[in-house]
Amino acid sequence: MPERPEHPAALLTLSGVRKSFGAVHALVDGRLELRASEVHALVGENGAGKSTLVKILAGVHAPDEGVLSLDGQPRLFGGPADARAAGIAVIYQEPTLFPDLSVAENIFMGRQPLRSLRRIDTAAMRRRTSELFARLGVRMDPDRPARGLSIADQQLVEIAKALSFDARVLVMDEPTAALSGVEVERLFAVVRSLRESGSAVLFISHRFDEVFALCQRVTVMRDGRWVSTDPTEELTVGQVVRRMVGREVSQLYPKQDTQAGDVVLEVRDLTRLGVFDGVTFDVRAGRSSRSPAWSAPDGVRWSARCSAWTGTTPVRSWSAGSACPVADRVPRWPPGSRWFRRTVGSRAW
Ligand SMILES: Nc1ncnc2c1ncn2[C@@H]1O[C@H](COP(=O)(O)OP(=O)(O)OP(=O)(O)O)[C@@H](O)[C@H]1O
Repeated sequence: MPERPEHPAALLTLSGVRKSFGAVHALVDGRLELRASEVHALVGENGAGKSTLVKILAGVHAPDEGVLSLDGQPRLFGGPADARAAGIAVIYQEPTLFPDLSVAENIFMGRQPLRSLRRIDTAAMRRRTSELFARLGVRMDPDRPARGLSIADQQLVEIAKALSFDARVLVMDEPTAALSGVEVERLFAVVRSLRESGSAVLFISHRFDEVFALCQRVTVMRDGRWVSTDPTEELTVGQVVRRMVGREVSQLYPKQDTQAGDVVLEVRDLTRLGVFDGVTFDVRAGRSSRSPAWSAPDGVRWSARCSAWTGTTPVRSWSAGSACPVADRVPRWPPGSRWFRRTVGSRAW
């Protein structure tokens, strides 16, 4: 059996990619190199440009500048159908299947195998679906309706669909965000089998334990720019975080903030029965570029909706909560945003 080359040729490359939305420069220097048989992590803070890069791979956005190559050949996608035909599939965090169609019908939607008189060959569709699941090492009834499938199962249907059109590049955009521990393990097994079969998987995650457990290389992005690409085994979590944020983490969360202004919002022991309990925090004037310090007592459940504003226009919002730590979620502020609002939400996580 021939040995696998140490550095297989790139399956897909992006170089010098720029993409702006009006005055917002989402990608300034997007770069990526995906090799066959690798799981490649793409990490960066919120707003680093990861989703924009994914949308360029998926044919949703055309780059303003730069080149996307497949097998060394430059490609221009006119839309998602072109990217899919070229073998690039994107698996989103929460897939959107047709709930009233079966699993098999969802996979072959618009491409159903036909028999005589152009009638749909349901037996062939069912058989091919079972074969796809067998390749993934997954058990699922092709005839069951998509309605009621867990998010994890819906993702598996999407992955089977990607295989059905011979996708060689699978992009997974925070696929584990809504999965349980057992479901994450099952997804990892599927991803590893995709890698074994020669696919390239781009894995976007904020969870470093997953990145280090699953991925062979890591690309870091910051402020729309490529920062680095390295084998995971040559990196530590601290190095990745420093590259993502562009400074020492201790500078991000200083023990004493001498620049903070007066307290403009003070919340003490805010409680909504059955929803959250004992939420305490201050917001100080002049803290427009960083998350304010939080002090929720241990064990307290809380949730918050946060927004960044430019003038009177909300430009970005996100949720945080005790089940989803602020440090994990707070994005970099968009350029030009000067003010923020934070409200304690009324819904439990
Ligand atoms: N369609 C759009 N119109 C205007 N601005 C956009 C658009 N899409 C993205 N942006 C902006 O481009 C920048 C990069 O966003 P992008 O979503 O690519 O980052 P990201 O790294 O994927 O962040 P997240 O993890 O929060 O999704 C952000 O400032 C974002 O607000």
